[in-house]
Amino acid sequence: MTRTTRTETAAADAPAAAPGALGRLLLTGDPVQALRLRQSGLALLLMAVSVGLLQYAVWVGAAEPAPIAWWTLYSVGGLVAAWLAIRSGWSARLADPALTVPQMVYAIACAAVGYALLGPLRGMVMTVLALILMFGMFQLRGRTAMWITAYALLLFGLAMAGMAKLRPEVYRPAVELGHFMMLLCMLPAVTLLAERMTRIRRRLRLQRQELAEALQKIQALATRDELTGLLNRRHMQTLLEQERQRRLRSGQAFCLALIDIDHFKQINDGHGHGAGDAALREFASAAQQAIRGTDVLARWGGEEFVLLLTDTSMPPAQAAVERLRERIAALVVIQAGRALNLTISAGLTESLPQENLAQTLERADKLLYRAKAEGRNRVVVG
Ligand SMILES: Nc1nc2c(ncn2[C@@H]2O[C@H](COP(=O)(O)OP(=O)(O)OP(=O)(O)O)[C@@H](O)[C@H]2O)c(=O)[nH]1
Repeated sequence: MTRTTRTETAAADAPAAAPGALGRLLLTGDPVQALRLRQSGLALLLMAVSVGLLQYAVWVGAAEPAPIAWWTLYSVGGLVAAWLAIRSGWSARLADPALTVPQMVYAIACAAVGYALLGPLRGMVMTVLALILMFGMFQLRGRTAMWITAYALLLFGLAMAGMAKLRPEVYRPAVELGHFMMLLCMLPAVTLLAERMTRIRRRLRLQRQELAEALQKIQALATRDELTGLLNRRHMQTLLEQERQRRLRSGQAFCLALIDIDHFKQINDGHGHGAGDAALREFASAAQQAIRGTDVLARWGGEEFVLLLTDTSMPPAQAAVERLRERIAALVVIQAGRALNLTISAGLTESLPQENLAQTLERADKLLYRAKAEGRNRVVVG
């Protein structure tokens, strides 16, 4: 299973230039994976700079060449292994696929050893330690940052105490105590900053979510009828026009039914407007269940609805609308303890290739008028 942290998903969403062949080889084509590899590459770069500084220390005689060579081998080797673990996809199964925590833990250990090796030039390591902590700041949650800073304090405390004991002439105890006190003040500040970053990230994520929900709501309002949840007239008109265009190109027939609830005014007058609204909702829900998944039902206005039967021509279309009519006739709406029965009348027609939408709708309307005139609760086809 490939895991992706929320921070990674957000960062990978940002547009990036398309990678070339070398870029794909180093960073893969996957933006989330590329982000992890870029971070790991940055850590490696930082390590390479540290190696340069250590070589300088050897050059000026502040450090012994052999231990520095071993340090270089382990430090660079460890981070290269982390990069390969990410690049090969092996780390994708872990909870921290970017290996942020392992890389930081390893780099802090290397920095502490470097501190012990660098003698009079050990002050350089402090800057590197600050960079390592900044590296994780954007990735780590507040609690993890706290553990990492405690771990850094422990390792550096051990390195300082150990070296003050082993080489007091270079690592003077008073100076080491000063260094340790400096870390003691600096590192908790890092935890606080990481905590703050976590809060900001959480707030941004929440805002993103709210924005997406608001957008969804706006889209629903623009395309749906609020009372019944069916598509609204405007959106249905767009869909009908699309269907007409498709028919022109592919020759696929479609039928259209104009449906009206019978004597709806009596429901309003006899049981109240609320009962009328409830009846409309019940009708919409029952009708949705009665039609095929590919057919589309919309509220056209008041108690009038349009049913689009895609890729359907006449005998099957008539059977489908008849089935809907029977289903509604069998529906019992209970309102304030009273049972209401609904029936519908429908005018059903097939769209002709040469006509526009208004002409098809007009024909369906005339057929509906006939259905009403012939006694309602029926489907008239034409
Ligand atoms: N409750 C409610 N009533 C509505 C809504 N929209 C339209 N109506 C009512 O629907 C009724 C339609 O009445 P008419 O056009 O006379 O039709 P009818 O009573 O269904 O009679 P026929 O269509 O001839 O069978 C009117 O009373 C409108 O006020 C709505 O959203 N909610």
